[in-house]
Order: sequence, then C-alpha cells, then structure tokens
Amino acid sequence: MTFTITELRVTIRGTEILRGVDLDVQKGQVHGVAGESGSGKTMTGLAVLGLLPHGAVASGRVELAGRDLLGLPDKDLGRVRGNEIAMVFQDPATSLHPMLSVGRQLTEHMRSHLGLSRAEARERAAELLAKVRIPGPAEALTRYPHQFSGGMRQRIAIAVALACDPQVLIADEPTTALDVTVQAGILRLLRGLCDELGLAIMLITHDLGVMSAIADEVSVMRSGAVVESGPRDTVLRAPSHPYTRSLLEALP
Ligand SMILES: Nc1ncnc2c1ncn2[C@@H]1O[C@H](COP(=O)(O)OP(=O)(O)OP(=O)(O)O)[C@@H](O)[C@H]1O
Repeated sequence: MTFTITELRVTIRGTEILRGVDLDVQKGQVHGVAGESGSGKTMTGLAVLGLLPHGAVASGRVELAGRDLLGLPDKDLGRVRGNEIAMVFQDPATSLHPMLSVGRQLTEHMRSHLGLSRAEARERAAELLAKVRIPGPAEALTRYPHQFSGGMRQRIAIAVALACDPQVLIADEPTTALDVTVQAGILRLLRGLCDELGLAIMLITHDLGVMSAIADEVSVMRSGAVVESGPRDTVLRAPSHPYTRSLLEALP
C-alpha cells in the first residue's frame, strides 16, 4: 500500500497556498514533512482529509489504494476519514472531547465505523489503551481527558486515531506542545506503532530533531511546495537544496 500525493494545489480566495506538492508515504514508514511556519505542511494534511478551510479549492491527486480521494463525494470521503486515514493534532484537546469519558470516545467511533457490539468495543478500547501504554487501561476507560497529563492525553488521542484500524496516520506536530521529557516517549510510541501495525505515517514537524529521531524519509517544504525529498540520512546529512541547508544551519 502506498499513499501518494501528486501535484496537490490549494487556492484560497485567489491565493495559491499549495503549489504542486508531491509526497509518497510507504506502508511501515514514517515520512517526515519539515519546513518553516507557513510553508504549507498543515494545509497538505488537511487537504488530504478534505478538511480545508471554507472557500479553499484543491486540485491534483491524493491516491490511496488505487482511489483518488480528491475526487470522492463528501459521503465517501467521510468514510475514508477515520476509517482509512486518521489524524493526530498538536493539541490533544482538538481530537478529544472534554465532557466524554475516554471509553465513550474510543468506543463510539468504533461502534459506528466497525459495527461492533458494546462489549466488543469496550474490550478493543482497553486493548488500544494498552497498546499506547496507558497504565490500568480498563480503569482508564472510565476517566475523562482532564484527569490525564498532557503526554497521556496525546497517547489517548493516538488510540482514538487508531480505533478504526487506519492505514495512514497523519500526525501534525504531535509532540510540539509537550515537555521535552515526554516528547521522546510519544515519538517512540509512534515509531513502534508504525512498525507493529504497518502504518504509513506522515509526520508533520518544524523540528528537525524530531525528524532525525524517527523518520525514514524526509520531505522539506517551502512556500507551498516540496523542495527536497529522500531518505532521512541523505536529506539531513547531505542536503542538496540550499533551503534545507539553511534550516539545518539554523539548528542550535
Ligand atoms: N483559513 C485560511 N485562509 C487563508 N490562508 C490560510 C488559511 N489558513 C492558513 N493559510 C495560509 O496557508 C499557508 C500555509 O499554512 P500552513 O498552516 O499549512 O503552514 P505550516 O507549514 O503548517 O505552518 P505552521 O508550522 O505555522 O503550522 C500560510 O501562508 C497561511 O497563512
């Protein structure tokens, strides 16, 4: 399975935000997308999911398992989103509802998408929490997001994203809001899930340190396009584009 973005263009009210993005994410690999603020990393992720801001127009191809997602009717895209492609955001509050128990958030998703009974969904929810290393998973199901630390909340958001067994996970700055001590654990978790489940992970981050820790492939974006792409060590150790070099030189 390959997840391929070809010539993705996005225009918002006459301004071209993405100017032909090309990206290939392989199963079992973490593909890091780097680039300074405003380069279009987040817009690329949102375009894939059909979650662009009002008034945005997208063209190009976003291909998963032989289908072009950009061409799908809203109803079918809704099914792809959550089922085949899931997203994790910088702030877990974006994906978690504050008023619903962790168990409810995990199981509702699964019950509607996978058609499981209440008991089956509950069992799978506890398994998912164990997979993302939440201590005491059965008890954790009865608790609410605010009862967990930021790092644990991000783990729960990852569990929610994985609930329907997606093939592709888009993680947009998943560790940026977390303490440095907690970041490494989340990155290790994502890497482990990628290997264990054969996920294709698109990891959006402005942090080249994060990139070098877990990415297999790296693409560097600038002003709405990918300027350089390749295996991590090649891009980070022997960059061919001057912009990548300047990003690396800017590292403390
Ligand atoms: N709702 C919107 N309407 C118009 N332009 C927008 C809108 N949202 C974002 N943009 C523009 O789209 C461009 C790309 O933004 P995007 O958020 O994808 O960048 P990014 O690389 O993810 O940066 P950051 O790391 O700051 O999130 C920016 O120039 C931004 O100003």
